[in-house]
Amino acid sequence: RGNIYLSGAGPSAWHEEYPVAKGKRQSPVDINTNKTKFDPKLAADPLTIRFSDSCCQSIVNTGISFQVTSNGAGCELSGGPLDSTYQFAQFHAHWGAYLKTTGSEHTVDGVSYPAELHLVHWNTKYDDFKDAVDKPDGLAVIAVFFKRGKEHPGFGKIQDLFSKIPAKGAKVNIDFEFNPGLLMPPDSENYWTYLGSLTTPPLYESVTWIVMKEPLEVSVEQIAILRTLLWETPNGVSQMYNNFRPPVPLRDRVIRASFG
Ligand SMILES: NS(=O)(=O)c1ccco1
Ligand SMILES: [Zn+2]
Repeated sequence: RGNIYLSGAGPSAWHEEYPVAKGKRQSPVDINTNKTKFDPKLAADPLTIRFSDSCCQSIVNTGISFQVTSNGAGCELSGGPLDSTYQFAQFHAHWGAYLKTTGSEHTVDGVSYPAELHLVHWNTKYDDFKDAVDKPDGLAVIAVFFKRGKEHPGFGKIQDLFSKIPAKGAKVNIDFEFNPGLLMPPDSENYWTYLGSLTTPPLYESVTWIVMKEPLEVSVEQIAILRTLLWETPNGVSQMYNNFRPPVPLRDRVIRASFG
């Protein structure tokens, strides 16, 4: 089977194999800032994001993105909307096409960013990621929008590895220290949070989303370098881009804001 974005009608056809695609708590969504609700409880118990220099082991081409994997040592998330401690598992991203303004999965007042980073964590009340991945409180994902601006040398160190993972399944060790905290925006106090899902099949409704309000600046060249990763398409191997699911209906949910 080719890749999930280009085979058949793409995301709009996922419901045929994964009926939950039309579920009540799917992701991503548009964040209508006129309808978000400030929740003082979120600031009362601040989100605690802990990353370490030794938590990233390897990088793999998953066929739909790059993925930096972690054994989670010293990298944990708690507080804010979370009632438990979540352990870091991996980060990856979603992005658009050359000269396009789309690329992110979440949008803000209908506006897309060129790319969106996801830092995936699993609830340590479960045995491991696989046990947590399909539970309603199983995962917590921090989403960071990428915005074109000044170069981000830290992310550049990860992008330097892309040439070593040219095809689906290719994996290399990361033999330098990389602290994922480098990828958090300068201000990570202000975020939106809501209950949603994985944005790729199997689309499990298991994610507490924490979407940072402030984007992270990377250079226009770094956005282009994302597309140097390769994936399989119905017409053969080509550059990887438009690996994002567009927003789906919010249904009966309110997006809470940690800020007034
Ligand atoms: N894109 S995402 O962060 O919702 C995800 C994590 C695992 C599978 O899909
Ligand atoms: Zn993702």
